[in-house]
Amino acid sequence: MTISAFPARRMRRLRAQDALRNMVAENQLTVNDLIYPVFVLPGKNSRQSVVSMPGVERLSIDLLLKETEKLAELGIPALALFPVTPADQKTEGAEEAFNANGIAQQAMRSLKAEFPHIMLMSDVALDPFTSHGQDGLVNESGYVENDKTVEVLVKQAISHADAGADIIAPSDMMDGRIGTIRQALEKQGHTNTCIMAYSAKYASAYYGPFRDAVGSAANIKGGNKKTYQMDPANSDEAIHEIAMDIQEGADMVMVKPGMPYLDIVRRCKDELKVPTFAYQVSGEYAMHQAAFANGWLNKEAVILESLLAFKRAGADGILTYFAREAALLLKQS
Ligand SMILES: NCC(=O)CCC(=O)O
Ligand SMILES: [Mg+2]
Repeated sequence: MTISAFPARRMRRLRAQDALRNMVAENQLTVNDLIYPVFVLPGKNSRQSVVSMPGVERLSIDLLLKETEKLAELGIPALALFPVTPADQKTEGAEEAFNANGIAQQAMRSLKAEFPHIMLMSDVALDPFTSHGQDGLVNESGYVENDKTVEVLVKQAISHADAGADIIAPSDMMDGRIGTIRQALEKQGHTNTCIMAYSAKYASAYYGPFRDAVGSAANIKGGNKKTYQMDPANSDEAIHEIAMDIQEGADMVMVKPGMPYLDIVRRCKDELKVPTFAYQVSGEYAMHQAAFANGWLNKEAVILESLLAFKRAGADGILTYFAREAALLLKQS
């Protein structure tokens, strides 16, 4: 790098006017970068707000279809669907996860029929469907059994692909699930169904509001997910996880949570050079909203800055509960 000295170089020269700043901007956030997570309720004409996620609503499919019309107008390219399963449908074996007429599967069929160009990302994990709130099947001592869980995840993934999912997104962190799911998709003729692996998903305390939103907080009680999700202390391990998922057939990978883990996003991009996504999770959303509500942070500016930070770290796209608002702000700017 050639570095000329002051005053030959005044760093402020390129910052002196808007057009120039825009011209030399190294990164840009656009609506194409945004994936919008949505919570789907059973029934009709049903709308519930999520107390710990101000501005986020759980919607029944009919209302989600209306909402999606607006999202399509804003140019949002993809939705990530999270079903809210009634308590009486949760079981030890999570059978509802692969019910062809489950809430997620129904939502995918309806959305695909009306909005074929909006990509649908489906969450593959068992926690919305288990009576104990863990992402997999547990044995007598409460340990989440890897290989038995993968068998159920495969059924869930195939049911999502059959229902029209464009991107299967396993968020469970079982070992070997990407390869097994990929093989099953190929066998069933879903050769162009993509996999976005939640490869580096940390056992994070930032997921609290999400568990309220899908109603799994009560099920998991005081438990945790540390025997399958990653230790926040680790970074090399994330690269290992991501490399394995790529080798098993992941088309895209994800780091989660987002802002506290941007170092992992950057390492992933630098070292593995694969399509990399990050999830600005519910806790990140909630703390931003709390500060906005108190007037401590400027909402519009901080939303866009927080998302641009992901791009700067190397993310190709971001899952964010701010997607709708960010798309609107980007359209206005
Ligand atoms: N599998 C999806 C999530 O766990 C989301 C977590 C969050 O938004 O906190
Ligand atoms: Mg893994």
